[in-house]
Amino acid sequence: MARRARHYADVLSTKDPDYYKYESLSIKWNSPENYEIIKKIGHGKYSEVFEGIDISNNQKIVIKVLKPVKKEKYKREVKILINLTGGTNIIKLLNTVKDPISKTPALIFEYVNNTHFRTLYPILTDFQVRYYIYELLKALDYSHSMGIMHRDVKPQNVMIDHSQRLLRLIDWGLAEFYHPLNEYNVRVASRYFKGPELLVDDELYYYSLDIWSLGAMLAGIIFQKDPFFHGRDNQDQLVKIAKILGTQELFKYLDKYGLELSSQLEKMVGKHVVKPWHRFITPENQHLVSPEVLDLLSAMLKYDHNDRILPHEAMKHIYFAPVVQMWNDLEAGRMPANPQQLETA
Ligand SMILES: Brc1nc2nc[nH]c2c(Br)c1Br
Repeated sequence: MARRARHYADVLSTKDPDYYKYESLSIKWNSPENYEIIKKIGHGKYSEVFEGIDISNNQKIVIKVLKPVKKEKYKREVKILINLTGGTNIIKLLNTVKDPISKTPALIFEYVNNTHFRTLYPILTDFQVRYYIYELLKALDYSHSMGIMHRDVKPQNVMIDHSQRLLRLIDWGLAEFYHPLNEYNVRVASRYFKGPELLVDDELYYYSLDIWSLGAMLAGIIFQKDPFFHGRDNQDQLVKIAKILGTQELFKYLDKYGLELSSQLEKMVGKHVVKPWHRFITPENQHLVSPEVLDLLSAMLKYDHNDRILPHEAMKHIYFAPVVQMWNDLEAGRMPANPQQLETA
């Protein structure tokens, strides 16, 4: 059964081929002389990340030093960052530099004074969770509307400056252009945020993978369970999902697309009934849980990626009504109704 995105499926056909033919991108590497490293703030498989300063304007910046890999690897990331520049809540690429001696390439980004999610998430109010998830949906809707899927949505890739109520989606290193009916590598995303399509080797996935990852993130935040789906490995990751979403629904999804599990994985998955979301409410997290958020969560965490709610549909969900109300009030020059919204504005 031909399966293509329900939405934004044909974006790339409306673009000039240069937009997605990243192999032919020739990156102009500038001199790094304006940038000084202050301290290391992160590292990934393919990069080391530093807080730095642009001495030409005394601005803080972030320097992502790329480990020596095939240059094809980062041409895609740079092309995607350039294509998405100016997009709502998308991290801004400021410069691409190369050290003349070491020839080491580095990407220069706008700086975000990020509060680590393990520190921030436990202190967020119900309204603030709605506010930040809404901001993240803006970034996903923008990137999907530009024919790009992120493929690594997780708390570590969501920078939040809580004092400014500012959110940026970072690390587009696994992002890809969506070409209808393309088969994609299932070895993407980080284990706890991998959608079922990746875990059952369904290569015909697309944008809605990002909505699964966002749903897994949201579940972790509102139930204060980090991570929510805590698999020991990729096979166990599917087991953890099946224990909550049920195995009958899993096999309905597999049968619909003629997908099969290895007999080993089928045995590991076993048989499980659907677990209702309210089972995860505790005295500690009940202030973040509401019928609306459980309804939204069910719409995001569907096995069948064709059934998942779309970013712009999610933004219209009643869960975000207080956030939309705040923006409308601010735009109309009115003071937001309640103090919660005020302190976020
Ligand atoms: Br881009 C970028 N990557 C990071 N990795 C760790 N902290 C980071 C920040 Br802040 C930014 Br901005």
